[in-house]
Amino acid sequence: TGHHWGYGEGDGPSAWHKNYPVAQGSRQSPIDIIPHQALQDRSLGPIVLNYDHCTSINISNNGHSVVVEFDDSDDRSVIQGGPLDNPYRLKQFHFHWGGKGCEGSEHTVDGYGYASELHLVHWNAVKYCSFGEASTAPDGLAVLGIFLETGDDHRWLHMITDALYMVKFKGSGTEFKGFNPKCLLPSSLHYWTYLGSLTTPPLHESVIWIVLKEPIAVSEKQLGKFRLLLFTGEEEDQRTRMENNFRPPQPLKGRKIQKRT
Ligand SMILES: Cc1cc(=S)c(O)co1
Ligand SMILES: [Zn+2]
Repeated sequence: TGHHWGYGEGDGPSAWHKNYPVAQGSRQSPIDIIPHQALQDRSLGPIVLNYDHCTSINISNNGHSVVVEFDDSDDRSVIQGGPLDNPYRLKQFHFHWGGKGCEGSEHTVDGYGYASELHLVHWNAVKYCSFGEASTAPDGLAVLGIFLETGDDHRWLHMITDALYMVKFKGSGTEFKGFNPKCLLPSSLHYWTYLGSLTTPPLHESVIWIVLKEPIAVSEKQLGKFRLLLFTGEEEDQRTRMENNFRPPQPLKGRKIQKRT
């Protein structure tokens, strides 16, 4: 069932193209964002997040990251505006992070990597009937990327890090209700936007990326709790710490990045 992939020596990002040839496509993510080269587009409005009635359901370890899923049966939590022609429904959010103290984000800025990156994944329910269908369409998904840098404790992130011990192993999950990711946003919604892809297999070129300029601060202690997660399942002998689950920047291949400062 499906092709095994990971972030290790033999199954990591440099090997993904063997089972997922689109890995060498023309709109792959992440990318290195060079702010000076981003184009100011006057027609680009602000992004608007309506998360007030969002319904989180569960938190789980899928062997690649820790994921919080939402009820996406209606338009209760959507992102709109900015480069988006329609409202996109919040489906899930997850993180990518590094090892002790080193890089960990997927997008970089002027070559600079942050400690981690939060991805809020949304899908275009106006044009498509399911997340699955949207995930293969060129305008099917909108992912909001938020950088995490080490600094003070994040006042709300503990709600997630306190639950991580319950999802240590691949395939584990638990109920996770009442969490509103609005508390993870930085103060500014200034962003860069470009057309890209999922950053994990199947690497579909279906994502309108919206990357916020302003990082949020989390403590080393909070980040360290993500590294207690395992890539491996409870039944496996091998216990591999979940860290460095990020894909490096991919070629721009002529794409232009737009900005709204
Ligand atoms: C749908 C999805 C999106 C991203 S960015 C990811 O890492 C995994 O799955
Ligand atoms: Zn991601």
